[in-house]
Amino acid sequence: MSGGAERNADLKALIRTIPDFPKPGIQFRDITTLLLDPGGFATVVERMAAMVDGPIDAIAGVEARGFIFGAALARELGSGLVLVRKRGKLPGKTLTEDYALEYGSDSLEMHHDAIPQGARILLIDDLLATGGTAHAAVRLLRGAGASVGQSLFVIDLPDLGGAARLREAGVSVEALVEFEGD
Ligand SMILES: O=P(O)(O)OC[C@H]1O[C@H](OP(=O)(O)OP(=O)(O)O)[C@H](O)[C@@H]1O
Ligand SMILES: Nc1ncnc2[nH]cnc12
Repeated sequence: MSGGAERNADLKALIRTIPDFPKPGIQFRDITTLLLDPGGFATVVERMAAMVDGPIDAIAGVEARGFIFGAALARELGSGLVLVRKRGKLPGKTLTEDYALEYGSDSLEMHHDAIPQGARILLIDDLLATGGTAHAAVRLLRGAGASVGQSLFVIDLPDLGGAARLREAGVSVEALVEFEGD
C-alpha cells in the first residue's frame, strides 16, 4: 500500500458539508477534507478501481474536481486520461457541449481528436447532482466517437436525479457515498 495509507476510511465522515455555498439553499459537499486524509483518498481510488466493469481504453475526468480522482484512478489502472474541460481552456480544436448546473450553467469541451473512434471510456467525477455536467460529458465523448458505458462518482445526491438521467442515457452509475435530502 503506497504511503502507508489505510484504505478502509469512512468516506462520508471525511466529506465536509458547508451550507449555503455558493448560493443560499445549497448544501455544498466539500471533498477538500477527504483529500487531506491520505487514507480517505486511497480508499476512494481503491474502491473505484474495484468497481470498474470490463476493459476500458481511457478514463475521462471532468474539470476540476473530476481531474483529481480521474487522474489518480488512471494511474492506478494504468490507463490514459482524457481531459473534459470548461470552455476556453484547451489549446487545440475542440468539441463543445452546453449544460445547466445545480447553481448555474457552463460549457464543456474536449479536444476533437483526443480519442480514437470506438474507444471505451469510463467517466469519472467527484459528485453527481442534477447530472447536467455528466450528461454533457457523455454527449461530448459520444460525439467524439467514444463508447461510454460506465460512470463512477465519489458522491451522489440521489434526490437531484442525476443517476436516473444518466441511466436513461445508457450509462451505468455508481457512487461511493450518497447524501439524501439535498
Ligand atoms: O450533476 P450536476 O448538477 O451537473 O453537478 C455536478 C458537477 O458540479 C460540480 O462541478 P462544478 O461545475 O461546481 O466545478 P468544479 O469541479 O470546477 O468545482 C461537480 O464537481 C460536478 O462536476
Ligand atoms: N451540493 C453540491 N456540493 C458540491 N458540489 C456540487 N456540485 C453540484 N452540486 C454540488
